Amino acid sequence: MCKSPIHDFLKLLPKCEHHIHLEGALTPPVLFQLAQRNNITLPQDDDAFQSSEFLLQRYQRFTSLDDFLHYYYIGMSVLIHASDFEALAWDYFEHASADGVHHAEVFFDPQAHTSRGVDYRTVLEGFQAACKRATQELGITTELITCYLRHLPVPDCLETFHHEAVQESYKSGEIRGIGLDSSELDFPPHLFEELYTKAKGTGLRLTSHAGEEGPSHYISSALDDLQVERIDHGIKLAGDEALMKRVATQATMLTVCPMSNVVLRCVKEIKDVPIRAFLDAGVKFSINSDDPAYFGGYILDNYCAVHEAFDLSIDEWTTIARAGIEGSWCGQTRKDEMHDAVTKLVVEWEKR
Ligand SMILES: Nc1ncnc2[nH]cnc12
Ligand SMILES: [Zn+2]
Repeated sequence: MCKSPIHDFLKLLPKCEHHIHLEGALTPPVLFQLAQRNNITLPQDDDAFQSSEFLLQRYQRFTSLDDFLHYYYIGMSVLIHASDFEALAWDYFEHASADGVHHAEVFFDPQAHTSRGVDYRTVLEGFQAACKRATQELGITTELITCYLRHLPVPDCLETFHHEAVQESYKSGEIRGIGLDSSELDFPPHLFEELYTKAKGTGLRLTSHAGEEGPSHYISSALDDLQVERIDHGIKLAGDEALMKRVATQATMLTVCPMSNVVLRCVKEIKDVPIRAFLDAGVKFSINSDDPAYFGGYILDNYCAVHEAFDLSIDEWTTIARAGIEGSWCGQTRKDEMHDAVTKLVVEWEKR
């Protein structure tokens, strides 16, 4: 937890979270509980699955994105019933609410469930129930984003996209947009051009993971070939001055995940996440948790880690919060409400 006096301000600051994989909110205790309840056998040949404590310790030794993904896909194999998906998402929303999240745009991976024989509708029903409760009981507005798994063949992604229930959820507006996640280096964005063209034609909003482990030209490929309006992670942008200028000029928002970047060894420490470079270049970004149960922190932990590393001013934090509001895929009325809440907090903070 953050020790700085600004902690109270950061907690109260109205936040938008744009980069959280709901499957990444599965904590080891819940994982073991659901494995038992749903009769799922976890790997016997990996000592990490002996207990919650062992698993948590293993999470602290991830060596790369792929090393993490191995555990992430095994973990989600315990999710079977709509009630499992609902409980998982609700656990996340409770943390988000405690951390001052006002609006959350949450990812999930349909192919990771349908490939195990779990119906898309079951997954959606559970997540939607939690979203509805989050709005009614916590005042958090939400949007759902289906992510496609880039390590799977493109035809598999297209088949999922065209699946009747998936199409229904796109056309009804139950799903706001699509993303692209999973193993990055061997699967450049341009491979998914057809998928993104079709998604755009369906009226979906578009984002993609790019420049997490992959080089900066994956970011330009996501912008040019996939026509995305946001980039998830995007930290490799900092090594490319010209592209950084372009991203700043066209106001593409990056959804940065500092603790994730350290745990997955994309950077050595939080200080190496290019927060200062982005602020100086006028690049818009939000700060997010990515997979909080795996990376040791929810959104406020990420805000605090950034503050400790960069000692940002109230003005800079306000700029970050407002960029997150503007980069959200909610309506203008909701954006105005959140901007007003930021203004009110800053006025009260200055009077204290
Ligand atoms: N950080 C990440 N990068 C790519 N795919 C993911 N799926 C879940 N977390 C991810
Ligand atoms: Zn991610």
